[in-house]
Amino acid sequence: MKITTTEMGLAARVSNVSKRFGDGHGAVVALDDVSIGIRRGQFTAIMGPSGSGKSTLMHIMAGLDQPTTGSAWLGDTDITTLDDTALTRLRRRRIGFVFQSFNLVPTLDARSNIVLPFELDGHTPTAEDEAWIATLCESLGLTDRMTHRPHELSGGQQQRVAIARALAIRPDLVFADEPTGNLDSRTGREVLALLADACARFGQSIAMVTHDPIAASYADRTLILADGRIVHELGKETPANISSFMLAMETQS
Ligand SMILES: Nc1ncnc2c1ncn2[C@@H]1O[C@H](COP(=O)(O)OP(=O)(O)OP(=O)(O)O)[C@@H](O)[C@H]1O
Repeated sequence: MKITTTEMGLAARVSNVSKRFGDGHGAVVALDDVSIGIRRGQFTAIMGPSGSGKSTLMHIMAGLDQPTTGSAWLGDTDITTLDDTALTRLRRRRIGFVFQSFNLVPTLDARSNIVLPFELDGHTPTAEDEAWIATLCESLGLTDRMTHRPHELSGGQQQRVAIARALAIRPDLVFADEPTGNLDSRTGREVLALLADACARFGQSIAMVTHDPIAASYADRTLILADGRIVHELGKETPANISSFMLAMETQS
């Protein structure tokens, strides 16, 4: 009998995924036979040089793009078999996104931004959802900012609203794409600590794409891509160790 993704303790995984863009001489192999699992309740970083395939991997794991070959699972759902409608529904209900540019709706206040995923999914939050949102906003230090619109919030506060929005639906997995890219280093560290805390306290699974060794040092585990392949995996490491590892890897190539 096959062991399922859930039984493996994974929130998501890809199996033998390859992705080729274009054909013939101009073809680019962005991912080359990648198999990885994102562990449930863990904070996983994905690092690698520019062009190594990080965004492509994230897009495939989030059902935003299809692999050329191979499969991707979110929990026990093989998302490579779903049609566009089912994928849209799956993304709304089971995946949270945190972007470098926050991506909040400028005309909505913080509270309305946070509950937007429920509205897009056609329902209002239940009493249980409301209690969870209140816990989240408390732990993210947003309680007295709920009626502010994005332009009335600092970058760090906007990113905290985006994190609350991503976590509000209790998704199987949160994808964070360079979440500190638009923040100063102190605010960036606060946001990273909040993401790490969401894993440690609430059992949230998070996968974060980053170039920044400081950001990766907050993760429980860092997967390193080069030329479309996973070439290494690091446990929890200091920024200095991650930097030297990346430097050594780039010097060798
Ligand atoms: N839509 C596309 N069409 C053609 N080639 C693409 C497309 N998307 C990505 N690629 C190529 O696939 C490879 C991997 O790209 P990807 O964006 O996944 O890398 P990355 O590691 O996220 O890079 P960066 O850190 O610069 O964002 C690159 O060579 C890129 O040029």
